[in-house]
Amino acid sequence: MILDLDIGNTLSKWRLKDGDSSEIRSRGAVWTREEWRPGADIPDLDVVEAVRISSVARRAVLEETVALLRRRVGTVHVARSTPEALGVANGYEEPGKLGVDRWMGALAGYQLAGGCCAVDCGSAITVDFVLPGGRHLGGYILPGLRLMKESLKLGTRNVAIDPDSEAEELLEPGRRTVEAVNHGIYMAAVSAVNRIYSEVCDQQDVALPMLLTGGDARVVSRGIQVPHAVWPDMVYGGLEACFPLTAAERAGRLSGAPQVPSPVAMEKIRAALAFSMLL
Ligand SMILES: Nc1ncnc2c1ncn2[C@@H]1O[C@H](COP(=O)(O)OP(=O)(O)O)[C@@H](O)[C@H]1O
Ligand SMILES: CC(C)(COP(=O)(O)O)[C@@H](O)C(=O)NCCC(=O)O
Ligand SMILES: [K+]
Repeated sequence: MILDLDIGNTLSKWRLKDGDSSEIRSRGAVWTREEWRPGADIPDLDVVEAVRISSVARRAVLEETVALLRRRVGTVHVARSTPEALGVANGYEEPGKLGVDRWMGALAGYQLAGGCCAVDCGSAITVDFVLPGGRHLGGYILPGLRLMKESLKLGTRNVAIDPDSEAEELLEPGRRTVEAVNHGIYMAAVSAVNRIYSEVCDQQDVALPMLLTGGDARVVSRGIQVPHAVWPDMVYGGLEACFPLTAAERAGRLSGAPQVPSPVAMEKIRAALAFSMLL
């Protein structure tokens, strides 16, 4: 079995993948701040032959995790942000400073779709762009839905946005504090992503397919106007591409990859941008 780990600022996600069939056998998540303890939702290490890790948590968390795993598992791969990988040139002035989850998402997106806009809706919402030739432009970081809500300190943080909510409802004026806050942060997130996408496609003169991942991807997806696909395993896809272990991975097939969305025509993106600025 292969253990894939995606350690974010909020949740440490894991999945067990069968090395022979490439099927995903189980998944789980634990709070990143909490120690792994028996009884928690953690994988059975006895069946694991190799581990692949993407981590943006504090260095100590990664170091402890790697030390624990090295005692139990033969192969441990830790992903790093590099100046170049798999045909993508990292756009950061200091490539190593790009969050490795963003780098994994950008690499997976490029492998699947060629040029793309990769959006990760987690603790932070990140929006990264890779052009069709493989040039990563850099991106945008904004607070995620939960962080925005917590920063308001209005005592509404325990009432999360229902991931099944309809965008039309979330975009209406709220008539209670919880509603006003939820609708406000939702509006902030989806307008930012819509605007960023149109601006960058306009600047670069290319309509890119958009891919969404992260804990809030489903609900954010409902407020995104352009064609896009949700790919919950996008960060894992980067791990598969960087450290291929199964036959399917070596053949370039990424688990759970969605159908690549066809972007709308550039003229439509420009018209939407002009409209949003009332030009
Ligand atoms: N069951 C859940 N438990 C925790 N967070 C959830 C859950 N469902 C959705 N979320 C949202 O997902 C975010 C965490 O998403 P995730 O992509 O795992 O973040 P990170 O990678 O930063 O740890 C939370 O901040 C919250 O807004
Ligand atoms: C921007 C992030 C905090 C997002 O992390 P997440 O929301 O997935 O937990 C992470 O990618 C990170 O720590 N990046 C380093 C800074 C940068 O990418 O510029
Ligand atoms: K994120």
